[in-house]
Amino acid sequence: MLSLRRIAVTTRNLPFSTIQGIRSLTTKASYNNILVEKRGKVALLTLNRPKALNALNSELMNELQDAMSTLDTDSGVGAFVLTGSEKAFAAGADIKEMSSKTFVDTYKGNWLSNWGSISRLRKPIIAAVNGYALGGGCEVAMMCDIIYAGDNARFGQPEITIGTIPGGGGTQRLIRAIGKARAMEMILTGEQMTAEEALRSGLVAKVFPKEETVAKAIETAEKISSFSQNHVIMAKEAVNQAYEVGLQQGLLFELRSFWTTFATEDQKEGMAAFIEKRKPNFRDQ
Ligand SMILES: C=C(C)C(=O)SCCNC(=O)CCNC(=O)[C@H](O)C(C)(C)COP(=O)(O)OP(=O)(O)OC[C@H]1O[C@@H](n2cnc3c(N)ncnc32)[C@H](O)[C@@H]1OP(=O)(O)O
Repeated sequence: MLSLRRIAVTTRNLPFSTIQGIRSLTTKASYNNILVEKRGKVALLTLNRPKALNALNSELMNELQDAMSTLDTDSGVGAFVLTGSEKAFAAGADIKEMSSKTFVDTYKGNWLSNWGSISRLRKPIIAAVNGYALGGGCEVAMMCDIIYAGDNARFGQPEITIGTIPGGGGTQRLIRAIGKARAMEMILTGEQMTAEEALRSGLVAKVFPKEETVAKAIETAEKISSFSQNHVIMAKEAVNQAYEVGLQQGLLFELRSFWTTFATEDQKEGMAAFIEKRKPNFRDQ
């Protein structure tokens, strides 16, 4: 369990209004392996185990899930950005922690099954990936809604090279993202993919010089946060239906969600603002 102390936040180079936003987080838990900042309506989560290239041990993943679940229900947060360091987004699950586990340990402990909660966040989450996103690192990035990559990013599922197979969804999500042939090749060989190839194959949305990746992700998260929060969540849910269920079921889900927007004031406001040639004032109603 996490102790109730002050959350680790960075206030360097931030405007006063943002620092006030950050202060609102200071009653939450304190974390050893992640940094949590609130920049306006964007929650920036930084994996921070530099000595182990952000290897995802249990403590880190518990902290991440704790912070995310709190911020997901915070109406002041519109979107997340998840990042690591310039050298590594995350070099996978912690091999030192898992190397001595037995089948019974993993099966009985339902090992890694809790990771999927990242993909069940209601608010959109952008992975800003610089450096290595390997194994569980690649899987966590793929659990996010959008991936932005730095030009030094490397994606891969090297589990086969250390005597196991992907366990955090890599065999399922990589195929959906880039197609069976290349996904199968990467998973069976452990070969890494460059940022450029990841862009060409549709795994990432955009590639930036590595110094700009996080800022660009925050910019996009800010833009998303400026829209009606309810509609952003509905749109995300509908896109995920296409990703996770059959086309007809997904189309029906989308249509029903679309119709539902017409029960909201934000739909009236958004369309009125367009017609009146002014900026909409969304109130999440
Ligand atoms: C979900 C599942 C099952 C998984 O994710 S399984 C794990 C999949 N990931 C991997 O196999 C990648 C393992 N890491 C690597 O291959 C190499 O570290 C890289 C990423 C290529 C980088 O190589 P280098 O730049 O030479 O750095 P390297 O010296 O290896 O790593 C720096 C430190 O991080 C540690 N480290 C790196 N990846 C780690 C990992 N996944 N788990 C634990 N420690 C890790 C590494 O042991 C070293 O620690 P120490 O200095 O105490 O020896």
